[in-house]
This record gives sequence, structure tokens and C-alpha cells, in this order.
Amino acid sequence: MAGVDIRAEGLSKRYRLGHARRHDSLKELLGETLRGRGAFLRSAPGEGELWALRDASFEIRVGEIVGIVGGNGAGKSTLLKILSRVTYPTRGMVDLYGRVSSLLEVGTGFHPELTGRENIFLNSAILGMRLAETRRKFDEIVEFSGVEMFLDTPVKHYSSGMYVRLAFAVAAHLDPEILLVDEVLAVGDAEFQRRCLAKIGEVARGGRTVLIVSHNLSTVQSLCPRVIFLRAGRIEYDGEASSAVHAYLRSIEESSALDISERADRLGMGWTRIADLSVSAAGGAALATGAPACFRFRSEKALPHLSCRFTIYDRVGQAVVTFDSSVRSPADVDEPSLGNELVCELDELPLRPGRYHLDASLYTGPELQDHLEGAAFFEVEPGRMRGRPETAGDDNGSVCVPHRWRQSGRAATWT
Ligand SMILES: Nc1ncnc2c1ncn2[C@@H]1O[C@H](COP(=O)(O)OP(=O)(O)OP(=O)(O)O)[C@@H](O)[C@H]1O
Repeated sequence: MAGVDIRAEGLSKRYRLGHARRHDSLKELLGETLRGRGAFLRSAPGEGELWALRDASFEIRVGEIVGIVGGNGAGKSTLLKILSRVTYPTRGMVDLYGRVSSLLEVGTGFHPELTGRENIFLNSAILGMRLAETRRKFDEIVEFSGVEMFLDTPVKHYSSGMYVRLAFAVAAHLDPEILLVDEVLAVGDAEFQRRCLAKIGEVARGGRTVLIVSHNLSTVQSLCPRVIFLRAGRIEYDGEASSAVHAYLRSIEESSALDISERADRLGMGWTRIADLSVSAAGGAALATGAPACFRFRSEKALPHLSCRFTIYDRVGQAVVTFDSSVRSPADVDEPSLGNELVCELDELPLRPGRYHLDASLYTGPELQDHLEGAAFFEVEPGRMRGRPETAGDDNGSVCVPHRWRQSGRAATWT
């Protein structure tokens, strides 16, 4: 049996509240800016303390790829920060038996005044690589990062995307024995994310140990045979990926039963928040495939440039479709009487029968004001899409698209 790479025992981390939140790393500051995390969630009101992580114990064996999932504020980043020694546990201990390379403090080892080229060497040295080894990997790193053109530019002039790409390239190419990745991948474009995921898979197949924090449940399930689900700082489930994801989705569903205004697991600036939302069919009927459906969001305040974006997920957490009111169509209607309500209407609900949930966000311009995971759960009953009966999702996928067949006519006798 393979040896142990990481052993954590009773890891706990306490933060003091009521003080300005300190950013432990540049990535944290960068990440929060990029993801629009505002002060409202992060600086919890009042004095006191918060246990971001409570009594977490686990072992990770050499060569395992382990996903870490959990809602906002569940303690995922705190756990990775402790493992990478960016921060220390209040209680408990962790043993690491390999060279760690982490992508949570992207560019922590980067010096802003130094060029990309210089930073590759600096970071490699920090990670314990020999000069000759770095030289050997240099071209590969540069090629992967896609920042060749800016290699001799100080990284302080890099966009956040370039920064992250170079940091990922360095971390992933330095043959870390343990690679820790914290959602950083969300920053790059789709093509870069695909390459990162492929690289992570390659690192893992090479017998390395990988820990990935992600909100993307399909990515986690496709990459990680084992998943740890954290809830309010505790390990709620540690085991096979789909069971962990189910446990996580169940917990989101429990939260969604709360009154929306009582939910604290939200992100964003908080100048306004989602006060209420409903998913309904026409005339009080049940939601059904191919039938009209209406998604209604009420914001606490009607701020200028308010927009709403929501993504519907199927029962295994796979994103199915996203709607975004800031992307305009000539079919949109401006209706001042709606006040602080945003309504998304569908003439034909393109979802196969099954259970779904949605994550919803409010923006003012580009600024994220509020984000709720599992803001609503709903059931879609069997129905017809343009007269054609649609069967439940499962292996057939979750969406159905209006379409027609052209054929000789003989097949029609089957129905
Ligand atoms: N430096 C800090 N000072 C005070 N509180 C903090 C600090 N860092 C984290 N917290 C709090 O600890 C809790 C866990 O935070 P953490 O970032 O680990 O959660 P997470 O699961 O990674 O969340 P997310 O998915 O939103 O990134 C949260 O309530 C957070 O507000």
C-alpha cells in the first residue's frame, strides 16, 4: 500500500471577528477582488471568534487526487492554507511528507518588480528546485503559461489572468510531490482551465498527490475519486466522490429551506441582496418539460445597473444552463413598474423531468452584490417539448431542445 503524504490530526483554526480581516496572501486579496467578495460577508459583525476549521482529521496517501467541496465559508481555503503553511492551526497538527507546491497563494513567491523570467527562477528556488532543473523545465513553463511576449516585463504589469497562468505553470511544472490547488482555475479562460485540468491529471498520474478545492462539482467528480465535504468547518463526509457530492447537495437543499434573508452563506458586496425568489409555471400548474416557466427574483433595493444571473444544475451538480439579464436581447422588456424585481420568462422550459437547483447572483454593473448557492430547488414534471414526450434526464442529458426530424414517414408508425 502506498505511503501517507499528508496526515492531519484534529486541525482547528480560530479567527477573531470584529477586526478588519487580514489577507493572508496576495492571492486572497486578488481572488476576492476578482470574485467580488466584499466586506459584508467577510468581516462578520461584532466581536467574538469563529472556528473556520474544527477538529479535521484525515490521511492522504501518495498519489491520491482529493477534492474538497463545501459552501461559502465552510473552511476549504483555511484547510489548504494550513496545509501549505500560509497560516497555522490554532489546534491540531499536520505532517507533510513531500515537497508542496500550492496554487492558493498564487504568486506569493513572485516579486512584483521582477520580470516573469526572473520570477520563474525565484519561485523555483523557493520551491527547492535546482537551477539546472529549472533551466530544463523553463521552455515548457513558458510555453504552458502563454506569456512569452511578456517574459521580460515586471509581473506588476501583468493582468490577473497572466499572473495566474504563470504561477500555475511554475507550480505544476516543478514536479511537486504534493500539489494544492484552490479554485484559482476559475480565473483563466476556458481553454486555460482545460489545460490546467489536463496538467493536474498528468501530475496525479505521475504518482503525485493533488488536493483541489473547487465549487465546480462536475470538475471535482471527473478528477477526484475521493472528495472531502466540509460544512461549517467540520468534515461532514470523506469518501467516494459522488456520495460526497450528494451529501453536499443535500446540505445545500437544507439551507435552501431557510428563509433567504436568514442565509449567511453568501458572497458579494451586499449593497443589495436577493430578498426573495420563486420558480413557477403558468397559472399555478406544476413545472413541466416544454411548458412555460417563470423565474422571479426580488432584490432588497432597486440599484442602478442591477442585473441577475442564475445557473441551473442537475441532481449531480452539473451546470445545465445559465441566464444573464445583463446580456440583452431585443425580446427583453423594460417595465419600470417591476421596481426591484427581475423576471426571467421561458416559453418552453428546456429541462427534462427531474430535480434541479439554481445558484443566483445579483450584480450592479460588474460588481457582484450577492451570490447564493442553492438559492432554490425545484422539480420538473414530465411534459412535452413541441408535442414530443421527453423522458427523464439521467444518461440522456438534462436538456431538451425544440427540433424536428425529416424522414420517409415509416418510422412514425412506431408511436
Ligand atoms: N483572515 C481571516 N480573518 C477572519 N475570518 C476569516 C479569515 N479567513 C477566513 N475567515 C472566515 O473563516 C471562515 C472560513 O473561510 P474559508 O475562506 O476557509 O472558507 P471557504 O470554504 O474557502 O469559503 P469560499 O468557498 O467562500 O472561499 C469564513 O467564515 C471566513 O469568513
